Amino acid sequence: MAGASLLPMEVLLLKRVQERVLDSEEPPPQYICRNGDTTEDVSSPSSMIPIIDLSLLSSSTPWAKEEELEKLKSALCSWGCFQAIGHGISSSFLDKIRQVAREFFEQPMEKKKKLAKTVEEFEGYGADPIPVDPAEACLNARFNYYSPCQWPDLVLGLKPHADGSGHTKILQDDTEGLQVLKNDQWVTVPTIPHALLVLIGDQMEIMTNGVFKSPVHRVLTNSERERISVAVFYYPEPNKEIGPEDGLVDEERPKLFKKMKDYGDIHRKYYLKGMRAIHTAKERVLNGEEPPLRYICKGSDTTKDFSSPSPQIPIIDLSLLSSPTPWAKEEEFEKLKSALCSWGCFQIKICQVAREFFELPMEEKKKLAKGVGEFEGYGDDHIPAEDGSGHTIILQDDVEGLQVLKNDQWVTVPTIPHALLVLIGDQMEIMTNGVFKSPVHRVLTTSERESMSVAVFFYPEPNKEIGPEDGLVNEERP
Ligand SMILES: O=C(O)CCC(=O)C(=O)O
Ligand SMILES: [Fe+2]
Repeated sequence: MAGASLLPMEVLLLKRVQERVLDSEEPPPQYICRNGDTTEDVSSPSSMIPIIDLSLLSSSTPWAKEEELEKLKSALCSWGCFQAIGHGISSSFLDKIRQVAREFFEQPMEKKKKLAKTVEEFEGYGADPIPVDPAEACLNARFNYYSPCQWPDLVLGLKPHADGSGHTKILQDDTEGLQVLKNDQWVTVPTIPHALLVLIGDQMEIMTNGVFKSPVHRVLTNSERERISVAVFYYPEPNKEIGPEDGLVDEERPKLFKKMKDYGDIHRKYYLKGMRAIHTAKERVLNGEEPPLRYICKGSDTTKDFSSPSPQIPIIDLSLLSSPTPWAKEEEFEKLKSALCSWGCFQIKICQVAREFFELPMEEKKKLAKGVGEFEGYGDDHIPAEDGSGHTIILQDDVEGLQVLKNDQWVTVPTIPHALLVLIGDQMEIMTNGVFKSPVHRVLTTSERESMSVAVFFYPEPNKEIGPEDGLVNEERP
């Protein structure tokens, strides 16, 4: 399986994203990182980013002040962010900042490139720190420009990350795109004119012993409009040790984080690798690291608990297909046809192998390892076969995990001992003119057990032209 070739960052950055979009270029593979995850349809108030009126916090009416403080506390503990209104910064000043940002990005590319940063730093221009008071803290302002993008389902404006700051304030323009991950669901931050989004950063999560959350967030691209935002990051003094405040550690809430220095630098290193850094501050790191963010791709989609009459992956008894009893044979053929047309997959019962391979010492397996540009796994050598008809056969072990998407719902493929799962592939869907479906499928992880599977892919001859079979094209099915 040939993987997409990944251009080194140095080469990629010779041309900035804005230039590539202006030249209508397709995105390089590095930029394709969205995976069909869904966005919460914000309808109930509980799924809306909290809005806090900061002017009420100094209100002379005690109950109004109290109420807003409660809202603020709950926002920081459950969301780790809120939209601040009544903040006292004039609308005309905020408009001016946006105007200046727009004017900067509208300049000719050559002029901007003079301020460009290198790969080791980040993809952008300028970004010189503004010392507030050297003994105290540092403010960093970042002006983000997101070009319109023809592939919003594939390309992200900014990949998922949590900020390494103490806290961050974000001024959006009127194009939505920023999303916050809450309960495994991406929630869009609505654009409220002149509101500022306040986000807790990792350092605040550490200092509050996890009471305030540092939320993972990302930015979507928009196919029609550009988007500009200004993010101001507040960093505590770099050399100062940070750690949970004493008053926030007790028996009920034991110390989650240790004391550490220079968290901003550590965060930056992990951020560049697409990983969160907060685990490095954890008091007890159990089994090493948190997963890199590129592995965090499951939204909060649910697997339906089909307890009552439930759609189940069809099981086909292959022996019946050659049964001497005509009606039994007929019936099984009907089941097979309906399985392929509606599910694009079915299970058959047969045999078991494979565990032995994964139990080999890592050194042995590494000899068969594929490079990152291919895919993450071992082997995958091609076996020429007579009948390459565009399907896949999968042998599972006894740990469930494989799921098939049917009617927008993930259905778990049950582990039937010695059964094989047959999946229609895209090429078969093409050859049958869409009569058989090539189902979308995925594999969940489990927290306690490892699992193994063997997949055998049948590909048609690569040079052979494929297309719908004549007999499957007619007036009803163009
Ligand atoms: O563009 C935005 O709205 C968010 C920017 C952001 O998260 C960041 O710069 O860290
Ligand atoms: Fe951010």
